[in-house]
Amino acid sequence: MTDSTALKVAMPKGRIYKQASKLFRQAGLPIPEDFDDSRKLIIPVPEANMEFIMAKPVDVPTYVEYGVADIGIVGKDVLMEENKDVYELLDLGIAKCRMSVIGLPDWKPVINPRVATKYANVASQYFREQGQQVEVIKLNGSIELAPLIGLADRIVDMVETGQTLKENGLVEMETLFQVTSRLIANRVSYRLKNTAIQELCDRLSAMIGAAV
Ligand SMILES: Nc1ncnc2c1ncn2[C@@H]1O[C@H](COP(=O)(O)OP(=O)(O)OP(=O)(O)O)[C@@H](O)[C@H]1O
Ligand SMILES: O=P(O)(O)OC[C@H]1O[C@H](OP(=O)(O)OP(=O)(O)O)[C@H](O)[C@@H]1O
Repeated sequence: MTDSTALKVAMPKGRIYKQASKLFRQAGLPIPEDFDDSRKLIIPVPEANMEFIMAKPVDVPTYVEYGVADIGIVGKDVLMEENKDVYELLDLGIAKCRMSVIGLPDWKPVINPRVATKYANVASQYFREQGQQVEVIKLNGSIELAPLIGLADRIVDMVETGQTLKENGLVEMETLFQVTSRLIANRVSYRLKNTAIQELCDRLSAMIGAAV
């Protein structure tokens, strides 16, 4: 049974988790390494008076908005796309990448082009602001396939090293924004568990020197 004062933390499974747990350890929070490759979904961390809820990254803001997690860690890309009612507390500076418009090098403008992406809201807003009418096609992964097989003229997706683009003969055309992971909080938890959340923010920002 977890202590009811324990902070419930929605942790993204996958690429962010290792970087996030490393940052927590650097900030002096004793997160056991045994869980790094675990399939357990609820991980008590009594040493830090926390409980980790291991979530699919895109679902983290939902758990936090509904208050089943007090705080969470999520990429800015997901925050922009999901637009949930949560507080964004801190830029953790991890999982750095960027959101870009990508296409084939011989891309030519067409009327009402098709744009494939996981980030339908972000892409729609971007092209609307650019005054360009596009048809957005929502995909869930391997987005780079879309221009290669003629599903879309361009894509909006994440670029980190550029390796995926290079290996598939694609080029980055415009960058929408830089992405890092953020610490977010439920609005009620932020008031009720303010001391614990603030202490965590202070410890983390001392490590990253980047309080927002
Ligand atoms: N190539 C990348 N390099 C660094 N960070 C990335 C990269 N791609 C995505 N990210 C960041 O990591 C977050 C999580 O990505 P990850 O691939 O683990 O989740 P996902 O795309 O939802 O995968 P899955 O569908 O397997 O759950 C993204 O929301 C983004 O902030
Ligand atoms: O610039 P790079 O270092 O090559 O990284 C970029 C790739 O990483 C992400 O894909 P991910 O591995 O999450 O796969 P998926 O989106 O196809 O599931 C992103 O969607 C790009 O495809």
